[in-house]
Amino acid sequence: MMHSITERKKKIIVNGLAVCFWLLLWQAASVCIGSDLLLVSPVKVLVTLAGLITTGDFWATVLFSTVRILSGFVLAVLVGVVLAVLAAGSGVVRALLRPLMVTVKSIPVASFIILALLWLRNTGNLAVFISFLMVLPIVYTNTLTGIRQADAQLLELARLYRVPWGRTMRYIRLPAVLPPFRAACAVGLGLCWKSGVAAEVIGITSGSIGEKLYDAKLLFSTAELLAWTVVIVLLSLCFEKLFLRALDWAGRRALRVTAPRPAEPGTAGPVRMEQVSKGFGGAPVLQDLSLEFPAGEMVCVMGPSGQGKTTLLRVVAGLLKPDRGTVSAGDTRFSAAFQEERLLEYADAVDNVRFVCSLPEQKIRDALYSLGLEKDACGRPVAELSGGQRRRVALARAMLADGAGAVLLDEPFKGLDEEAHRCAARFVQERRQGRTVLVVTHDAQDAQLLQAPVLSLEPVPHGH
Ligand SMILES: Nc1ncnc2c1ncn2[C@@H]1O[C@H](COP(=O)(O)OP(=O)(O)OP(=O)(O)O)[C@@H](O)[C@H]1O
Repeated sequence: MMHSITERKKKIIVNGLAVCFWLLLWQAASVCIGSDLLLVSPVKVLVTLAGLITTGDFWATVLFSTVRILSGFVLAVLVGVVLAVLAAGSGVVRALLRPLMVTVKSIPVASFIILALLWLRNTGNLAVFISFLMVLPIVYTNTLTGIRQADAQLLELARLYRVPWGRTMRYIRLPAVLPPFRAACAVGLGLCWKSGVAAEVIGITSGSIGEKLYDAKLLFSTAELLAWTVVIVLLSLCFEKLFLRALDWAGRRALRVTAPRPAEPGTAGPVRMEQVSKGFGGAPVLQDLSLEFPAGEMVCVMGPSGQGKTTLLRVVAGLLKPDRGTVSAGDTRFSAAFQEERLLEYADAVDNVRFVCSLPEQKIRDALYSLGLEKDACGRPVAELSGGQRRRVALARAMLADGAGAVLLDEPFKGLDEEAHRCAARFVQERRQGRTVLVVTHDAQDAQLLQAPVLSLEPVPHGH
């Protein structure tokens, strides 16, 4: 903390010195040139600015342009986000919008301003229209990219756990959208001021900052021209800082994981597989497999690497459709610890469990402690945890998920040391509460630890 404060102070001092350097250079250049028309000195610009800000007209002008330019920006953000959401859900909308956005992005702003002057009777709202058009394609493109970049494995997990749509949007899609959306807003906030003021200058919008720039040009008043330019730069920077801070604050709040609405306790029927075959690219992995996992039993699925254990779990969970045969599990709700942890990287261990579990925080903590996670590890973003700690968070989430009648665990003890391994196996036994549990493992010792029967996957006969 102390370190970051000193770093910040250092950065402010360095930036301040750099600004002073350029101001001094500007002052020296203006003295050398000796013409106020060609290059007025920064001191004169400051004096002119000080004179301007004491007038009511100055504030009315600033308000006039700010309201219009920012309205264009806000409108572009709203429309851009709505269109991106529609385009993410429909290929037709995406195809229809692509040429429109590419065209708007590549047409020079001056052409739009002239066209808008022909279309609009009154130039008062010209800046709204132009800043809207300049910002829209950036917000649209970045938001769409963010939505489509959402982690497919996390989305699959949410489908399996039956996480409601709103929570999936909030906790899986939003973190993917926020960084590109923020970048779009940062660029858009600079662009809307540049294009909006350009529109006001060309349209000579009465009462606007653009009109003041135009008048300064007519009167050859370089000091006034630069004073208004300083005002535009300051306004643009202030609004960018304010908006981004507000966005970061809202983003942090939105990503704080709240408990889901409690679900009914999970019920599980037997899971039956009849004559199930599944292959990839013509290579069979599961061949005419008929199995029954009785309700409430725990089974260890074993077999050499590449034999199809994960494929079996995915077929049981309904995440993979068999090529032939049927799988029936009634209305069984599944939870799973996949081979990959699939965690919400920005959230801590407790919030990762809370994502699918309505238990009170202390109960979640107790479960994590019983898995050997220390207090400190529970409160840090899981991105900072070790492989073994992350594995245990994924295991806790699978065992504590609301409403799950069957739990699928794919190598749940991978990467755990002897002690943690035993602890995790005990945790699975204690928390299974009569539910069906399928555990894929390479370690024969797991069947003993879990006191569960072993199902060995036989190799698919050669030639099939
Ligand atoms: N989505 C996929 N596309 C193509 N091939 C796949 C896919 N998923 C699995 N396979 C192939 O299916 C075979 C079985 O894979 P699977 O992951 O089910 O085996 P496994 O027994 O779980 O292996 P391990 O113990 O190493 O995890 C492998 O040859 C794998 O390459």
